[in-house]
Amino acid sequence: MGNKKHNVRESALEILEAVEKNQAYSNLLLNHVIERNHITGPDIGLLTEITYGTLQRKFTLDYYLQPFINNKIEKWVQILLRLSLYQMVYLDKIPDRAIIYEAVEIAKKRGHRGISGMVNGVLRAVQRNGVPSLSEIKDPIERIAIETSHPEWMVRRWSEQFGIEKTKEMCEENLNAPIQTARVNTTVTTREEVIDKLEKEGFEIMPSPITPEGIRSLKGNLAHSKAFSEGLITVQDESSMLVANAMNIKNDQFILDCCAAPGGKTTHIAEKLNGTGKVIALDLHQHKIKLIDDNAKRLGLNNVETEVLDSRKVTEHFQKNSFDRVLVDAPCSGLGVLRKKPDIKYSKSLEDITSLQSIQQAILQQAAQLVKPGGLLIYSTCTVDKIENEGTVNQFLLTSTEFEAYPLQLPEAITPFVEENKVQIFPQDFGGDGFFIACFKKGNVKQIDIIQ
Ligand SMILES: C[S@@+](CC[C@H](N)C(=O)[O-])C[C@H]1O[C@@H](n2cnc3c(N)ncnc32)[C@H](O)[C@@H]1O
Repeated sequence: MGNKKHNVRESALEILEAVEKNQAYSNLLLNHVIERNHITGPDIGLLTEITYGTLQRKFTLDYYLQPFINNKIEKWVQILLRLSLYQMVYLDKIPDRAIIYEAVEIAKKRGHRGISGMVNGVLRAVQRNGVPSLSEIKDPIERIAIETSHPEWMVRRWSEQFGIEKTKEMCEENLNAPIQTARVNTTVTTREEVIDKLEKEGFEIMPSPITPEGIRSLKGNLAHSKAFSEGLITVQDESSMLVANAMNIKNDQFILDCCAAPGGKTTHIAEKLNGTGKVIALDLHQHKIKLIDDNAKRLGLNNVETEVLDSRKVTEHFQKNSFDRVLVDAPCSGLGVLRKKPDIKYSKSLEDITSLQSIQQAILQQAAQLVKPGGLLIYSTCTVDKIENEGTVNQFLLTSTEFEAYPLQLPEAITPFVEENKVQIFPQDFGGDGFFIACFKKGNVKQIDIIQ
């Protein structure tokens, strides 16, 4: 076996070990390791596949391995077995003998003879006997949890909130690699021009069937395109693009984005303002604010202003009743983005959801005071959870009597999913992230109607 391939498996092991110890997010680590270990060409794809695949299927792989492991084993050995088994079960281009050989070589390098012998023995036994059947698991919740590798509490909670069928579909969809999508910067170009340009660069592109400014990349990473570096596009999920669409933005408006970094929605809002008006973008830390500034600069947007600020204190810094639109894209549990960030499946707990809810409430209460009478307040999250989403906005409406539900205005493709002023998007709906968007209007519609 060539050293290069070794490097791929060793790199996967290194990333998965660090993720397991909660040292870093898999996506950031992956980029870092690719650069440091000089991984190039098709090996980048292989490393990405093995790392994400193993992480995505962790519980299933452990279930498969369990009958073959008798003694307690070190964490790195367990991860090595998982990533080897992942290749044996889910990747059909690599022969089992090559996978086993490489696992044994890594085990020899890192452990003693006993460990490499054990790795060899376990993988050969799996090869001989096959993996245990999932149909042994009788409890339906436990079965989904193991089959799709989600924590049982999460599957149970979703089943109670949305029903078991929808939950199963969502858990299955969470295992699929998402299609990369991007938003066209309509202040400088059109979707047709960008598609043409990208196709000349060698990308395979189709227009998004969901948003008018969206494109889908069927081949090629758009972040590495000329169109990206020239500020013609922003890599953004289609569900995320819906938020600025829901804001019903008109030229010259004054808009506040309370939780803005890295600026995906801020820059979309600025684009929708067509270079007029202003969007003020807030976030907690300077290094995050810099990401918004960099994005606005790359896109040539001059109507973005950024400030480091805790949005739970916005009324101390801005005049009440002064913004046409206020967006709260709240910090959330992120359960809608498990395809892109599988680490979240294993790191989030029920307690996290509860504590996030009080932050969401606090930001929403403060932000609401800055909306002009007749203006709109938009609340969004990239999570799928009834209590965190509907619970938060219902609670808000109960205590904020000057607000009323305002019908969501979204592209036609989304209307089947909308319930009056809110929408819960599931990853299986059209392949976008799981997202929640709700819209409220301040003041009485009949008395102060400054929205056309
Ligand atoms: C869901 S992300 C925002 C994504 C962003 N809107 C976009 O589209 O690119 C939530 C952001 O809220 C920020 N945040 C969390 N608590 C905050 C607070 N109290 N005040 C301001 N920002 C906060 C986080 O730093 C994080 O960047």
